[in-house]
Amino acid sequence: MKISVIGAGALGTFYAAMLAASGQDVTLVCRPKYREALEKGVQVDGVFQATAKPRISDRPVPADLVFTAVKSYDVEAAVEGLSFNPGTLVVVISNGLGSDEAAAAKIGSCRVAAGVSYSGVVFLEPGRVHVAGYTETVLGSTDPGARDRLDMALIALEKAGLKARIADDIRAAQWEKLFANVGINAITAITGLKNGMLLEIPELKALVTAAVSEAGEVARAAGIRVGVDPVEQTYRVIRDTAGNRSSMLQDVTKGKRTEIDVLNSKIAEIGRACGIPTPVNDTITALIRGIEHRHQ
Ligand SMILES: NC(=O)C1=CN([C@@H]2O[C@H](COP(=O)(O)OP(=O)(O)OC[C@H]3O[C@@H](n4cnc5c(N)ncnc54)[C@H](OP(=O)(O)O)[C@@H]3O)[C@@H](O)[C@H]2O)C=CC1
Ligand SMILES: CC(C)(CO)C(=O)C(=O)O
Repeated sequence: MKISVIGAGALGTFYAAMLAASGQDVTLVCRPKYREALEKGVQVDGVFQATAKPRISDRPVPADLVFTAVKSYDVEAAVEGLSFNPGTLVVVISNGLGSDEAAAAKIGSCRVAAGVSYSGVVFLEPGRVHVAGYTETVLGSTDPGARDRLDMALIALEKAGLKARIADDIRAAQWEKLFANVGINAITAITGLKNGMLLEIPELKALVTAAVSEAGEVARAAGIRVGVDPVEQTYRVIRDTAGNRSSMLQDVTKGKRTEIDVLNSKIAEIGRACGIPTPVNDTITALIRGIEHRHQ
């Protein structure tokens, strides 16, 4: 089976290295600027250690199983120009809501699954990443056609030594991770603090709790049946990733665009549609917009 991983940033390098190190046929699709460095091989350290030499390409390649590991705002462009076998499955691994739907609108929902990654991976340099934590990858699709092929992705990840499971309700699974991202990402990006400090400073703990409680109310109003308490789930992820610099903190540090649109801003947007006020998420969104503006 041919596997391609699109995006040689933190998460893509991690998955490609693990899959390739387990002997699977993997192509890592990168930006042209990274190609030369990646051709020397990729390396993972931290809670996993792996070195591997996946094939490297600076354009999409035909594959049976594709993982996209790009920011939510890059997903549509990443799936454009993919060529498919009849059975190709594209697993969109992104935080937040809407990325797999954006991909499905471009290439058809029967080809698309979503991946929810409980990991904390830091990009060190092209081809080298540090894994601060990994719990599992949750896979799922709303389209029965794609659901039939999820086993292919599950088996590939398990062969790579990565815990994974298929969720019956992928939307609920995405919301369960979203709660943690709504509580952690923007507030660490604004304060510059590692995740764990959010439980150490009482005022920040209260802010996290307020933002996530709003998200919980919005989920209820939107008819999402989550299997966790939103606030407890967020505290658990904070404890599990205490030493992490969140992906949004990494983005603002590099002056990059953030994923606020699919996180706190998305909660506010769905809240408006359901008639649930979200003043805390509105304020957090405004502050991140200001930080993004600073870098423009
Ligand atoms: N890092 C983490 O620990 C976790 C991340 N996630 C989620 O996973 C997704 C990816 O995150 P992360 O790996 O951190 O992001 P990064 O920014 O580190 O990596 C994304 C990479 O993809 C590249 N890219 C974008 N479009 C294409 C394309 N069409 N072809 C080839 N390369 C492309 C980017 O290049 P360029 O920078 O030049 O645009 C960048 O190198 C995000 O949605 C994130 O929220 C989820 C859980 C944990
Ligand atoms: C779980 C968490 C918050 C880990 O830092 C993450 O997903 C991120 O940083 O985007």
